[in-house]
Amino acid sequence: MAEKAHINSIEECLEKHIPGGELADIKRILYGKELQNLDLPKSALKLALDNDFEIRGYGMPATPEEMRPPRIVRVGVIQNQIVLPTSAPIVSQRNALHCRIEQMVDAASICGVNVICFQEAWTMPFAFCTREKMPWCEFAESAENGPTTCFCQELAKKYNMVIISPILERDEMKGDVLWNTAVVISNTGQVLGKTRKNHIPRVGDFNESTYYMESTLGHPVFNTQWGKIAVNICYGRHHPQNWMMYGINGAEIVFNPSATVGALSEPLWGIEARNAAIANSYFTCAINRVGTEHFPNEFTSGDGKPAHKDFGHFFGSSYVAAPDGSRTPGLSRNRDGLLVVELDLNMCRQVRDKWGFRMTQRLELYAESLNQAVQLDFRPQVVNENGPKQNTTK
Ligand SMILES: NC(=O)NCCC(=O)O
Repeated sequence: MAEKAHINSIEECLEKHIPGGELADIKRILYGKELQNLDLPKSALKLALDNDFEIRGYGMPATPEEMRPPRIVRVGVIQNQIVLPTSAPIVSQRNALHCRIEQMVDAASICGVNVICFQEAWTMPFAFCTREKMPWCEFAESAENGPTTCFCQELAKKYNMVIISPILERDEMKGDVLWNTAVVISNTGQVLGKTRKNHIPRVGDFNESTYYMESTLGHPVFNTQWGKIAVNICYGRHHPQNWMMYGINGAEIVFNPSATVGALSEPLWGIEARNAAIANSYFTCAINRVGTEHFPNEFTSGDGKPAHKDFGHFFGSSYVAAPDGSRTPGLSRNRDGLLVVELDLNMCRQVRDKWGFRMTQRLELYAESLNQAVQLDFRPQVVNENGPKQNTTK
């Protein structure tokens, strides 16, 4: 749906329209405690200006402790538009994206970023709306030694940075099956491992189940030099138990590389990853693609409306949320951007001690209830007015 106003970001609107006296309170209520701006190096700001991307930095400190030193990590998240038209040759499209990301990772490195994550399926247009297999499946590549992984390994070594690279994976060793995968590359340049999308959308133009299957890899957490990290890919953010399992496996930062459009999910965007940070006492990094992508052939959305050639607007708005509920402002809804956030991982345990969510989680209660819910003879536990308790499906 076309927008009436071309809003660049909610924060910009608030700053413009809320009077100074009330703005601080409004921001506190909407965003939690006020975050410090990070002083980013001038050379990084210049790189961003020269190459037309937004760059922002914030600090999320923890309370100093007597027994533990701070565990400071700088995370970077990148949102970007595709570079070439979707009709350009596959290799040219992919190479152009590699070059674009290299510029932005270069800026991230100047800002001292330790762990960086790109958007979902970052090497390609989000072509799953088309339902066409060709040429889009040709973007798929090996997670272990495909051109994108090799490219990221070089960057990781050069910049001493952990890189999370979400790609369309072709598992060449297992029947050429496709997956929606995030490859985790250590700062040594080694592939630390991979994780795959657990929940696949069947909503709107997100026809992804036509292309790949649900992950069978569970909820791996990767132990890096800068903390335990996990990746909950896009639509998985609608499933609280998906977030929860990464927490149970010990994640301290969970990245959520996404590709989603305004008409469908923008009202949910600011809530889900932030709520996950609160509920699981870890940091979350929500990353969304940006821009409008046009495809060569028309497709319909199965809603009786005319055929069209674009997916709608990917609204960017990437942000980071902390376990104490505070969050950064979002990046632009319209522009490429790099968000740099300095976290102190000590905050995870501090919030667990304060709120006790892990202590009060009652996993055994839910394990038992869920075990019942998956039985074939399960009946929902409903109490009716005319009986003490009846198990009924109505
Ligand atoms: N890429 C993807 O899973 N998008 C689904 C739509 C959404 O979750 O907002």
